[in-house]
Amino acid sequence: MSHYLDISHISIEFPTKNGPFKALDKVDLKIARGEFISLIGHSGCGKSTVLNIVAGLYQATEGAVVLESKEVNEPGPDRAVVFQNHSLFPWLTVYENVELAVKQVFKGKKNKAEIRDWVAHNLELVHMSHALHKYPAEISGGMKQRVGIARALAMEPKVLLMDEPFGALDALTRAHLQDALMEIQAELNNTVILITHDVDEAVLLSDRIVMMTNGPAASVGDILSIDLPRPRDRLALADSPDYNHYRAEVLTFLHQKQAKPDVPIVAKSATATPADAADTDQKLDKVVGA
Ligand SMILES: Nc1ncnc2c1ncn2[C@@H]1O[C@H](COP(=O)(O)OP(=O)(O)OP(=O)(O)O)[C@@H](O)[C@H]1O
Repeated sequence: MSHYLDISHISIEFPTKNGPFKALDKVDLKIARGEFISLIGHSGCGKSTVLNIVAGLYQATEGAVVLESKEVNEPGPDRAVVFQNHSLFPWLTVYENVELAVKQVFKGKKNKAEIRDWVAHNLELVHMSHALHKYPAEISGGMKQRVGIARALAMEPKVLLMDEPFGALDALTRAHLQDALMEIQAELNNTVILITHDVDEAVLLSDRIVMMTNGPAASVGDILSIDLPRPRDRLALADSPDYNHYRAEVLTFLHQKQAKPDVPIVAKSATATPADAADTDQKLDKVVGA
């Protein structure tokens, strides 16, 4: 059976001054179109390395990544990446940051008016229409992440790769963006690989959670299917036995099966609400004068 995204037995060795370092050993993962996958595992196990190989930024030493029957060997707009630290161009406005990516991807395929509408539409999806002409320095961290997500979505990638996109945000802003991402996902049905250290985030957002073993030579330790109905509501889930069961499964994997006592894994309350988050965003707006 062919899969939309096939990460097939990938291994990678990095050259170091002490000789080759094998970071991944035969990581194997088949992903269906529209699936939301989270990668979780202790710090340094190799999550970003997997993502970088899928992005085409690193070459696997063994194995292959095949997307829609085509082998991935270099970066391309069919795989958009959102990093933890927003990577917006500071000299461009919010609108121009997204427009730049759209012009690169849709050169010759969309006319001026279509480009304008498409940029505006994607910024609307992440609720940033009110700040089109602001510069990155004039908006909060959460807003910058939203613009980064809009820019990635606007490229219409086959796969959205997210490397701890909410890791640097406060809990309420993070909750707000998680909800926004779930709404967008419901509308667009993207194929997503998300790296997170946050167990609640993984359970809330994912169709499957891929739990990686500790490195070196890390691989897939276990895969947990999250069969919670959508749309998912964080407040309702806080009292759900199924939700808490999934959460416990991931925590057990991390703290018992792959114990690494000196590394923090975030397992916070799932009860931060979008309203709280909006409140925080407003406070942040005041701080930055948005
Ligand atoms: N370019 C590189 N050269 C040498 N070693 C590397 C390189 N990139 C990653 N590594 C090593 O590979 C291992 C996996 O790193 P990676 O960044 O993928 O882990 P991670 O699970 O994403 O970590 P974290 O959760 O802390 O971000 C680490 O031991 C890291 O030091």
